Amino acid sequence: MEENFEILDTANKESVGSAATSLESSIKWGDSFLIMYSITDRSRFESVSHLKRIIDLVKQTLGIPTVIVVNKCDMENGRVVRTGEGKALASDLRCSFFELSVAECSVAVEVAVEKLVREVRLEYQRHLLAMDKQSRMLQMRHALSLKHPAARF
Ligand SMILES: Nc1nc2c(ncn2[C@@H]2O[C@H](COP(=O)(O)OP(=O)(O)OP(=O)(O)O)[C@@H](O)[C@H]2O)c(=O)[nH]1
Repeated sequence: MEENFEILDTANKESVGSAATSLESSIKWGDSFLIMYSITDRSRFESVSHLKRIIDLVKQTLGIPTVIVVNKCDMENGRVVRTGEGKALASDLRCSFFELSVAECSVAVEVAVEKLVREVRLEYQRHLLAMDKQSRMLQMRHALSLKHPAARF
């Protein structure tokens, strides 16, 4: 089966005011999310929960594949967000968590993206199973209603 992935970078789209509409339409478009902040930027870290809440609201589910990627771990001197804080947040939000340096390790970036892709595949399989179950139930109901026309199901 062929799979195509498109990536939309929502950089600089804020979640307030008129930019929020644009952010929401980007979220509607996505099937999975990679939320990124840097160890040197506390305000971005603090905006992650809000962003995840918007994603959950727009997508109307808590099960949307999302990974949190924390960048610039090579800049230990400028660190203002501890690894433990990021991990705790990711665990609260039920997201996978990766701390890495885009500048120093492209393999780590691949690992994070592969994890997201695996989660999307799993979610898609769950969706197919649920659809299959629903269609078998409908067929069963239909067969029963033919057998017992007076019965209500
Ligand atoms: N030391 C270090 N610098 C990085 C790393 N990743 C990005 N940078 C630097 O951070 C700056 C911003 O990088 P960009 O790739 O433009 O980031 P962006 O996605 O535009 O970031 P936002 O403006 O927050 O959306 C650039 O000067 C990069 O060279 C990293 O892992 N380590």
